[in-house]
Amino acid sequence: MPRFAANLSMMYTEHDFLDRFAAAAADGFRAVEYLFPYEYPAEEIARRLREHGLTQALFNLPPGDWAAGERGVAALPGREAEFAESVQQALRYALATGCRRLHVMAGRVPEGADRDAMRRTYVANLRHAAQQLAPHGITALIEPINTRDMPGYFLNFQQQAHEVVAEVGATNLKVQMDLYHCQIMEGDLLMRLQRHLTGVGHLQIAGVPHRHEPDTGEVNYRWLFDEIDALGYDGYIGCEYRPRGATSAGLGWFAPYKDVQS
Ligand SMILES: O=C(O)C(=O)[C@H](O)CO
Ligand SMILES: [Mg+2]
Repeated sequence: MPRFAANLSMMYTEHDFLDRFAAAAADGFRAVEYLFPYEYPAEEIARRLREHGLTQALFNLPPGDWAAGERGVAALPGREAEFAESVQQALRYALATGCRRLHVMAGRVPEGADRDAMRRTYVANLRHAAQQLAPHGITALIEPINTRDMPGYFLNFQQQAHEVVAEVGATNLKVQMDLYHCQIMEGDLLMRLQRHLTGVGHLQIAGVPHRHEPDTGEVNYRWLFDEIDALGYDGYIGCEYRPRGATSAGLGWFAPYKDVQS
């Protein structure tokens, strides 16, 4: 049975961030994920997790200057020291919250940039991150993102991500397969799941193309969840979607799974 993580950056935004933990737990979620915890003390987040019996499934490393449009620095030559510091900051939060997965964002390709140099930087930085996280049993993840939502993002395709993982050669580096992005860029979701699932450390979902509830749009997730189960996936599925209205009112799709979350 799929285990879902409510994405608190997109869901429950009708509540203040720290109150979203209680709201997700009240709706039956047993795990949460979000983009960034860094505005809040790690101990306060840990307290909310404990209080509501939630597992922290995933969050992201600091992404550079998000407000200025940056989307990670792992593939940006010249930003290695900042990247190394971001690994340490994320590690502190991961240890405090018991989180075992960290998403490492690559960054956008600057105008006229040398993609080969970016890839070399990306591989070296990912190797560094994996080495730092390994003693703590934490897995680093990289996620192909669609070019419509995030123009210029360095990593866009599943095969490309698995090739990077192979080149880095660390057992605690895997792919975060967001089926929303994958459907937009490549489609053929089941075949791609079959081909790549052993190298996937986290799944995410959203209706396509509007990124609303998974029971809206062109992907038949109900059917796909059974197939994912049959493939033996036992990780989390992050619900990274923007509810059409109130978050709880849009959880009809979750009802068949709610009582078997762990
Ligand atoms: O956008 C997504 O799909 C993500 O998972 C990110 O972590 C950040 O943009
Ligand atoms: Mg995602």
